[in-house]
Amino acid sequence: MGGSATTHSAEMDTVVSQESTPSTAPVPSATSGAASGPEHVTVPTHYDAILLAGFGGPEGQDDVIPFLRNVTRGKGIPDERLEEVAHHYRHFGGVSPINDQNRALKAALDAELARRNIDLPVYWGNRNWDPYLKDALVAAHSNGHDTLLAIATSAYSSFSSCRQYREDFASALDAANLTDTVRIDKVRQFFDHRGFIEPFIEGVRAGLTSLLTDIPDLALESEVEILFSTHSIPTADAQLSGPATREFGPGGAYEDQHLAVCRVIMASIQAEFPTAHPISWQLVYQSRSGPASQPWLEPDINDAIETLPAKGTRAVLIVPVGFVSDHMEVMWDLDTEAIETAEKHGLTAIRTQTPGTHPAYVAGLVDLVLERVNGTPVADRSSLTELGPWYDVCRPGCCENRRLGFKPAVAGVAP
Ligand SMILES: CC1=C(CCC(=O)O)c2cc3nc(cc4[nH]c(cc5[nH]c(cc1n2)c(C)c5CCC(=O)O)c(CCC(=O)O)c4C)C(CCC(=O)O)=C3C
Ligand SMILES: [Fe+2]
Repeated sequence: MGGSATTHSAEMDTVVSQESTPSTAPVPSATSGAASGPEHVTVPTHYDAILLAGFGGPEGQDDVIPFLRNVTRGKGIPDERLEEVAHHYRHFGGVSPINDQNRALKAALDAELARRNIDLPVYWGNRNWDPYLKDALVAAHSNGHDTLLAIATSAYSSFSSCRQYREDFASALDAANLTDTVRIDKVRQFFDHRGFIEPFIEGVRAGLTSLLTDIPDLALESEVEILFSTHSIPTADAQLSGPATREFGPGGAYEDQHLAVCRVIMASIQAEFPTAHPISWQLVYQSRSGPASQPWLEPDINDAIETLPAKGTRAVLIVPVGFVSDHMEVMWDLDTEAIETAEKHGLTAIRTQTPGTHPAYVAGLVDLVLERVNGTPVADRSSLTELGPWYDVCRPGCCENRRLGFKPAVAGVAP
């Protein structure tokens, strides 16, 4: 794999000092780059607890519509789309697996923190369903935990995957009347952290091995297509993803980060599966929801699959590179719809694993916490692409959304 070598701090026995610098103190020696504040915080910071921030999902048929209203309030999603998505949830008894996945992630984090002697409780709260962020903040505060480091279950930069969490932190603080009492910082976007990428490499390795076992005469270099799939977002959001001060391609930081991760995965896989010509892969999008008139990132995974038989593809490996766990978007849009599209076109299709509670991912999230607790120098942070390590403190204009307008957000530099 390319990128900078870093020490595996998962192996280090780090004890969090409760006497380290108060987080409200000025940050003197952080790396700068903007007059408006540090990009990376490289001085130790004291935290009382971790805030695990999830998306949230319904846990019964009665929850489905209120949940969808929470998610889409003010966002102009057409009613037909809501009915369609309600049907996905109804098909699974009105239950999204996402809350159980976050319960499992919290348990795994608790165990990994204990194993490494890190005395930080984890409070779990969701943006869109019970337990809500506000409940987690009230619980933390009532236990005397007022300085929180948030981990959002989202790896890349965009309004939906970064800024919306930061805005929802601000509004949850406001709703709990804790704006002036509780401070929330947030770990950086971790798309290129080793702990996030390793489970995908492992999944692609296992997927290719399984395809080669099932179809013994399969030619890897000409008959397999690897489809890296992520959530589509409006192109207008994509263009505003990442900081306003940095240049990205037409799909903004969001698309560039995904492409960089795909390249890291493919470099590692090609080294293990030598072929005369590179194995074919592309980044595709799923789960589009806005009105047809609004442009969203393309191609849609199903459209991409339809073009494959014409170029001789026999097998498809679907890699859910945009997602951290097997939630509804993975279960429905990939495991149900995309696999069906592939089979309809005579293709063999496999979907590879998400990070979930993979030990490398869980250890990686704890590494991200320690970066902030210890103020780890930038050169020692895991970053497998040239784009990172991403900012600790979101830059001005980061992941704005001009459709939805300006809302206050924490864990970034104003505006
Ligand atoms: C980038 C991104 C991620 C990945 C980052 C992250 O993980 O945070 C993500 C995750 C998720 N999205 C989820 C569910 C939904 N997303 C919706 C709507 C939207 N998503 C968007 C983007 C993203 N979404 C966007 C631009 C919209 C349009 C409305 C808006 O601008 O907000 C809608 C409304 C109906 C629909 O239109 O589909 C639902 C129900 C669930 C829970 C699944 C479960 O229950 O298991 C998860 C993890
Ligand atoms: Fe979504």
